[in-house]
Amino acid sequence: MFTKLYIDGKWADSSDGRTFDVLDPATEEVLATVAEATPQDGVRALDAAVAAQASWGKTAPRARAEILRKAFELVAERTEEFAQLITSEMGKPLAESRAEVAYGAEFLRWFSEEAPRVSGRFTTAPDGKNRLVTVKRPVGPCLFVTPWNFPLAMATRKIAPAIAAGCTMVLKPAELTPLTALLFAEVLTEAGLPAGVLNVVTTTDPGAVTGPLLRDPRLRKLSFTGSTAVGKKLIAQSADQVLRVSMELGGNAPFLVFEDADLDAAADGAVLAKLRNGGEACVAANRFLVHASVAEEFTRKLAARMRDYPLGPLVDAKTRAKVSELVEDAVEGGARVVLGGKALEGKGFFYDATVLTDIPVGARLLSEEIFGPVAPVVTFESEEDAVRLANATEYGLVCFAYTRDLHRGLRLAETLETGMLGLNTGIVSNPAAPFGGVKHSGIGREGGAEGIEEYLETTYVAVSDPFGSV
Ligand SMILES: NC(=O)c1ccc[n+]([C@@H]2O[C@H](COP(=O)([O-])OP(=O)(O)OC[C@H]3O[C@@H](n4cnc5c(N)ncnc54)[C@H](O)[C@@H]3O)[C@@H](O)[C@H]2O)c1
Ligand SMILES: O=CCCC(=O)O
Repeated sequence: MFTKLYIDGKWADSSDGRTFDVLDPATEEVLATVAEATPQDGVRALDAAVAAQASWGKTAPRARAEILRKAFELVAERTEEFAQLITSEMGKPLAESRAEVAYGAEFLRWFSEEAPRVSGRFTTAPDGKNRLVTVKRPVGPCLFVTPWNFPLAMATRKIAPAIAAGCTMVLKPAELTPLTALLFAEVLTEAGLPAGVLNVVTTTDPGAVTGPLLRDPRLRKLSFTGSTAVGKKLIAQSADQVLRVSMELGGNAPFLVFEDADLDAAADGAVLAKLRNGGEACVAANRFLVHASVAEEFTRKLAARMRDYPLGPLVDAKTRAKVSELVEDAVEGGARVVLGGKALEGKGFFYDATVLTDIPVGARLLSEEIFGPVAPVVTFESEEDAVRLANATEYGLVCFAYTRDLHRGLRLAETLETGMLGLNTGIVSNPAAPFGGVKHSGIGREGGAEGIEEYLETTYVAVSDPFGSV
């Protein structure tokens, strides 16, 4: 296991020798002891990124593409090693960890193909005189802060486009899951990434380490994935240096089932949207809004599928306590427990797959991100009712809808306040597509053709009319 800081291509203890423990959520035992970065270590990491930026930004796009392609191949070869580490760090079942490795690696392949395709524009001004030239160049040194729930994919979703664009970076992974990020740093080194391009600092005091970096005029970009509450703090801190920010924040996904839906397909999609990563996903279905006429049959199908789903533990005691609190609040207000409804006894932060109906108006789990295997079912009477309920939170990351009516699907794409819409599917995540939200779910997009733009600046050059007098 890699447990030291990774700065300027070298593994190092923290400058004051302090460390912190990483727990296995299935056993609650210590998995590893990792270096605890000091604020000075964070600055050293930025120093290394700044020193490498000029040369790295000038490397040939093809050279950057080949490093990404090699990293893709190395991650794929080491799938089992990464999967075991992800499961040990945050608890998702091994099969889901293997799926995350494939998903995370795909960002490396996708942006290896995007790197040589960064292009500007050469046009003639509308009056036929000046030539208008736009060129793209790397935004500069970046700071990445990532969450624990997809410890590889949330890192590669930032690192890959940044490398493709020619940026250097400092990565601060979640304190719950630092090991996956450190292993990935080793793989990138093996793939040929030069020293200083990627630097990784691990800490249980993120604010102390990132604060000085956000105030440093040499930093040009912050890309954050995590809760909306922390995202808001970081946006405010980014104002000081007018940083480019990308924010992938919290969600509260509605899952709509209309009266004409294929209920078996909807129940299959619902289980995927609810229980992928045990519900610890920003795109997890948080509210099931079902047409009254099919609610009973859909709920029965959903509960039958959730009952047998292989769940891992939640990531820590705090996350499980929050899930318990939200379920108890709903039940105390009158919600009916169709399935589950409690934490499991014994070692590990396990919580039962849970389905609730008769949700009281104002129940906290309808407005707060559950981040666990709990499915509240609410009924609606009309499409307008469904859209109103779906839009009734400050979030707007993803929405899912099952209907066989094409026009209704197209109407939903224009009336739902969301960055992403899954139509008759329970998963939208794809490195070839722009992932991101609106409202309090974020700013910017990761993946797709849009993802690399987050790491590019545009320079516009006005050239006088070549046929005019100079
Ligand atoms: N939109 C997305 O793509 C996406 C993806 C994954 C997770 N998330 C969201 O992330 C949340 C769960 O992840 P989490 O618990 O790790 O979120 P979190 O916001 O608690 O932590 C995310 C990261 O921010 C760091 N952090 C916390 N406080 C900080 C501070 N004051 N200054 C600097 N860094 C700080 C943490 O150490 C961690 O690395 C959920 O809300 C989920 O919806 C969103
Ligand atoms: O929860 C985080 C995002 C997961 C995904 O990209 O599908």
